Amino acid sequence: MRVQLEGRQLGCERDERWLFQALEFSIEDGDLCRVEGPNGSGKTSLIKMLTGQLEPSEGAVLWQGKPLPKARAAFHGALVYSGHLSGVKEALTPLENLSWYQAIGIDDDARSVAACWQALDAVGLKGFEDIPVAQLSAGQRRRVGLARLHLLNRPLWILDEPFTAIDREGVAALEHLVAEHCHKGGAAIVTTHHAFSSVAFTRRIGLDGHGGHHVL
Ligand SMILES: Nc1ncnc2c1ncn2[C@@H]1O[C@H](COP(=O)(O)OP(=O)(O)OP(=O)(O)O)[C@@H](O)[C@H]1O
Repeated sequence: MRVQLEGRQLGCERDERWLFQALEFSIEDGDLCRVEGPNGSGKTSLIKMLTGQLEPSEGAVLWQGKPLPKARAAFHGALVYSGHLSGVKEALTPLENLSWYQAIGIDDDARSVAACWQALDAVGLKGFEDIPVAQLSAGQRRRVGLARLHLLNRPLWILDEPFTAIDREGVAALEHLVAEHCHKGGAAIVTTHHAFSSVAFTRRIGLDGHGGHHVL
């Protein structure tokens, strides 16, 4: 499936204040896009619009040329979204969480316990698979959510502050994973205050927090 996500004249108004207006961009196969800007500038609000959780105040988000509300099923079948909250069920163990991700990802091929184990291993959680997530550390919880990147075969990754609570080795591994994904033809949109050490972004969306923006 090809990635083709566009923002057309996107605007976001919060509390009678425009965070951004007339934002235009397009994300395609191979793109690695960074959304940047100071605290409160609207990065998460933009991500929520791009993932269909927040209606644009103005303009539209298009998936493969169709407005998001009309393309919702196809879009969600192409997406791994990792938000501020980890998307992890605290009462379940890591292994159960991964089985649950597989169960709700109805279009994915790789539905096996072996795939879950591989994903757990890839995020360094082997040995913790049977411990309820509520008893894991903040970084380990985050890693359970990030295991979806290994488990689900989706072309578009939208990651809101994915490095929060992740240790140095984990950050390097995640940077590498995201770069590889894009190199192989996937696409990723990442909000982060963290500077990728070794990765070139192909797109940048900068929000200034005063209604202005730049797109590179
Ligand atoms: N549900 C909401 N209702 C009303 N205003 C909101 C809501 N969520 C966020 N805002 C406001 O929108 C502005 C932008 O918030 P947002 O979370 O998009 O910023 P951000 O750039 O992601 O910030 P940070 O870097 O701190 O995560 C903030 O001033 C915030 O108060």
